[in-house]
Amino acid sequence: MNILRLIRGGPPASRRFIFVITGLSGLGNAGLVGLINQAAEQSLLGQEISLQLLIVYLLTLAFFLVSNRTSLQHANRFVQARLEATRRRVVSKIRKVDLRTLERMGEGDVYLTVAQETDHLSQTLPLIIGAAQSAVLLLSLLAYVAVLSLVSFAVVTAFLALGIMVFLNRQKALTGYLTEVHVHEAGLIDNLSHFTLGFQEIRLNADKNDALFAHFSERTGELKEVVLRDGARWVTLLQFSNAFILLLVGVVVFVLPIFFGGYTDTIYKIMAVSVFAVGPMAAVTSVIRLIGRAEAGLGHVFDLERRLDEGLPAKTGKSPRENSPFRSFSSIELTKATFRYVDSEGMITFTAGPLNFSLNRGEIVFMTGGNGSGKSTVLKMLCGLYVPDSGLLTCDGVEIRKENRQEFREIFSAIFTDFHLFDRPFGLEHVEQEEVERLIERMELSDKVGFEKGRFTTRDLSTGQRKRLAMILCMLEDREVYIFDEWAADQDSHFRDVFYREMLPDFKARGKTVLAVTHDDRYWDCCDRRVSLDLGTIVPTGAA
Ligand SMILES: Nc1ncnc2c1ncn2[C@@H]1O[C@H](COP(=O)(O)OP(=O)(O)OP(=O)(O)O)[C@@H](O)[C@H]1O
Repeated sequence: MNILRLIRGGPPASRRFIFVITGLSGLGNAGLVGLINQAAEQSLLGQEISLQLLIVYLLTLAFFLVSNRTSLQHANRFVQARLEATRRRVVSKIRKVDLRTLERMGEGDVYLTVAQETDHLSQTLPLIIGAAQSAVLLLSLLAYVAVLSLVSFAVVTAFLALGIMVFLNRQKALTGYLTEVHVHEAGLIDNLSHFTLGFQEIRLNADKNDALFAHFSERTGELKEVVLRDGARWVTLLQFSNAFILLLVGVVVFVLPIFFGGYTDTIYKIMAVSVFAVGPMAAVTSVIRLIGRAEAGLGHVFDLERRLDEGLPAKTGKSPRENSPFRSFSSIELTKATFRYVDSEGMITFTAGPLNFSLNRGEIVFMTGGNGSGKSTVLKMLCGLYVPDSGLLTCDGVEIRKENRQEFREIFSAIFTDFHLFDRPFGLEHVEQEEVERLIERMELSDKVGFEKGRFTTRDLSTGQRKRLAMILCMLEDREVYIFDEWAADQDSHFRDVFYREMLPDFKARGKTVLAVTHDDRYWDCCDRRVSLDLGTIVPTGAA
């Protein structure tokens, strides 16, 4: 069970404490029932109820309330800590996973699982804990029945075991149906993102807007149907559970007397127990659906984690940048390297390579080629973001493998076409204010952006300006190799000139290596070497 798997990971001392205190609270509850039975017996026999019994009853009640409260509070704290640790662990895996593994996972699935499922679990698990406590109370009542009469205990236990078996069997199947709901929900989130990310496009085109809405309506309708189907199955199970409670009371009232010849007060005591048990039993059955939902939710979290584990790199030292032996590299080489994109049906949709390419320290290399010729793919292969399917990536003759890949990546700073602009220079917390201000001025952004309290004052900029801000971050990182994927394409003619005629020579003077994808043939004289790609392979070019 996934819930048990979650709990097993916690500190054993906390688990033991919760186990003991919950058991004590159950005993307290059984003690209360025993005392009530004793008082009822004294009344029936016409005796006066002793003050001593009342005091013991009140003390037991106080004990029960305190232990019950402590148990619930600790269990809740324990579960929330386990969830927080799980969330942290999964996100930590996401940040380290191989790029292709993450690209293959749908964004909707990742968000739904990490954000929504764990949030849902943090709300439902406390309710389940309450029900688990009720289950412990029921166990203690069962123990009390055993003290009263072993035959009754055997009959009730056999009946309970039968009910639990049927219930668990059905519940397992229903948890599977919830996976179907999750898949539909993830699809809906992906669909929903088109409304926000593609807002400009749909506001310019009413037909597109309507068609997207129609598609969304279809998906949300499908989700409703799946949820309804699933809900109907849960109603059946809930009904079974409620009927089961009444059947159990029926067994106590109608079946147990068969085992007791003549009058005995034991049967009345057991009936009193069954009346006390109805509340906790209802508490347990009322969370049936939540248990199923939590099981399925945790199942998705653990499944996402398993898929992430498959794309996780080998562990690296504490600071791969500090420890990187590649910072003093002389050349990086791809030898007969290939990389294939494979779709969800296993079909190869594009192959880059086999190609041979080398990048030498201090060089400025331009990469050209038509759209879809594989330039970005080759860049990602060269900096270790994509792992070649065949052939080699080497740095000064050292093969880049799982063990050293992160240390190798640390020599690169890149601005890809689909770059993400962070709102602060993460990883550069100790950067000098003056240095950032100098770069903002150099990038001619002083009238738009400031740098205050360790973050840029705005990211609401034009595309070209956002790229300049990304360039500032790149320069602050001060790494050995810069990769620019059509960086200049969104710059005005003045700043394009600044990039090619001032910044690139400046990088070269500082010993940096630059690999830039460009279509600006006016500036081809600004590089040391030019390579051209076509259909994923390198084709001969003229001089730089
Ligand atoms: N994440 C991806 N998943 C699957 N296929 C991809 C992915 N990225 C690119 N491709 C495929 O790989 C091919 C090469 O894409 P790539 O982005 O490397 O080309 P490019 O030369 O950089 O193009 P452009 O000049 O348009 O940016 C494309 O035809 C595309 O179909």
